Amino acid sequence: MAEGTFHGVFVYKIEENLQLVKKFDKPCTVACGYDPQGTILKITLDEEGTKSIEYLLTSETDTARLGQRGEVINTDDEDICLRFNADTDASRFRKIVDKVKRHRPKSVFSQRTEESSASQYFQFYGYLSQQQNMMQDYVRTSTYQKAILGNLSDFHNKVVLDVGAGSGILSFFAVQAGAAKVYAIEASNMAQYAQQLVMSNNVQEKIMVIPGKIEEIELPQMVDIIISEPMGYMLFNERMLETYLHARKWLKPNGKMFPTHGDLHIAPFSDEALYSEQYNKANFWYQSAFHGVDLTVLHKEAMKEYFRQPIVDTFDIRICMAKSIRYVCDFLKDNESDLHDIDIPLEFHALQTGICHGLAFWFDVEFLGSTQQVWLSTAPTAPLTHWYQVRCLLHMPIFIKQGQMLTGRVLLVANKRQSYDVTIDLRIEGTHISSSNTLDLKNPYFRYTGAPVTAPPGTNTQSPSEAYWAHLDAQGVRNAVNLVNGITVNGIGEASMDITHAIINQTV
Ligand SMILES: C[S@@+](CC[C@H](N)C(=O)[O-])C[C@H]1O[C@@H](n2cnc3c(N)ncnc32)[C@H](O)[C@@H]1O
Repeated sequence: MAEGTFHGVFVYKIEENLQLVKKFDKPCTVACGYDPQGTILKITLDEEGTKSIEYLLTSETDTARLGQRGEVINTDDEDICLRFNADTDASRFRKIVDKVKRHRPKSVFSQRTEESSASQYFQFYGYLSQQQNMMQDYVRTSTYQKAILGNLSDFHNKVVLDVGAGSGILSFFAVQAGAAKVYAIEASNMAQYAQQLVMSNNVQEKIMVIPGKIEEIELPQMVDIIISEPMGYMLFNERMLETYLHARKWLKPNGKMFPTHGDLHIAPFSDEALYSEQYNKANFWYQSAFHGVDLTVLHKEAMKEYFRQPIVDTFDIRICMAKSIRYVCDFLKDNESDLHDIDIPLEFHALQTGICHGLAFWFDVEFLGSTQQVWLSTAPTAPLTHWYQVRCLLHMPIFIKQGQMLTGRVLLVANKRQSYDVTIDLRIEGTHISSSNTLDLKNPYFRYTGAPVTAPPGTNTQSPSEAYWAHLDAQGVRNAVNLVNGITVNGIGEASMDITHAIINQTV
């Protein structure tokens, strides 16, 4: 995957007095390989082969030609000079440098993304453990496989584009479904591992891994179907849906998108425990004598900080005070710019009276195949996924009565940190009561502990104690069928007089 390898290169350090001092006594091999930010220069001592140093060359790196065979590079740590073995090597190397620099005219991706955010983001996805985390979300991975294998005619002998291929798992599913060719595009260094999987699974004739960003790479041909898993928390986090929509420039007319659309669900919820938890955390700063120090001046800021965090965890759907509103993103029709400012009008009819603490969000995506439609759901009523659900709290909760209408809007404004500023705005129709909050989706609070979800307080309509004993009594009656005149009969028809044991078995 290296873009070029050069042998017999002498590496010099440039001293303060501009003198060149050999960094290594012996010649080295310089390998230029793909990096999400440009090119990685790996310098290895020819003879030892093991000792190596790496420098990152980006479009921002300063370089200069020195004579016929020399190239000066201003790395983060030091200035170095490479002296190539031959003129042809030097010019080949300069072409690679030029290519990296030419990326300066910004791609759609780099225009909308801060460099620090992108580098952190692709570093994250470069870890096998992070890819594993997604792969091991069996609801997610199995649903994708089912959607692909359940629609063979959409893949058989077709050309497929896998946007953000990661480990390449979806590309492998496409091959399982009979794809003729799959282009697996991955911007993080995971591309190298995906390539290893392709080779070791002997599908190099079918899957071509292309390292790079979809916004910056070229494909040899148009494709019949695009597959991708671009969903983040609250569907839109990471702004990868824009990358997915951007990829449509490679889709043939009437081509398919898998998934085909995404539905964001929004519902008002009541959860006093969650609200108090956040409120009380901020109250730490309300102390006037913490180890003798008055912290109170920061209390307001602390409160803002905690309430700016969307909460990622799961809950019982009965905390929702009204039927959810659905906002649809059509992956076949919507444009990238549609996702820059997403304005969702709200109109809820309260199904219960109580205190509304904010809005709950989850999403579903649908694979609209020629044979089957398959849904992947992250609803609180569906098996839990690694997306959980997300809740945005109001600073000031509002009291709402059953039958009242709750209106307002959710405004998602994309930012350069690959995320959104989320404003929630709620008002009770016919009153002056309203409340709003703005949250930072990039910095959520992971509240999920693994503890099972409990029913919200106040949902018991009969005595739970009586219900428990009634259930046990009913079970006792069933067990008693095997207990005739104090003799228990086991499954193979042998009688036993061990009554104590039978009774213990009944009550455990
Ligand atoms: C959520 S992961 C999905 C990985 C894999 N498709 C799967 O389903 O397991 C998204 C992947 O897309 C890659 N990615 C994100 N933005 C990209 C872009 N603009 N171009 C290419 N790859 C991108 C990330 O590095 C990451 O590996």
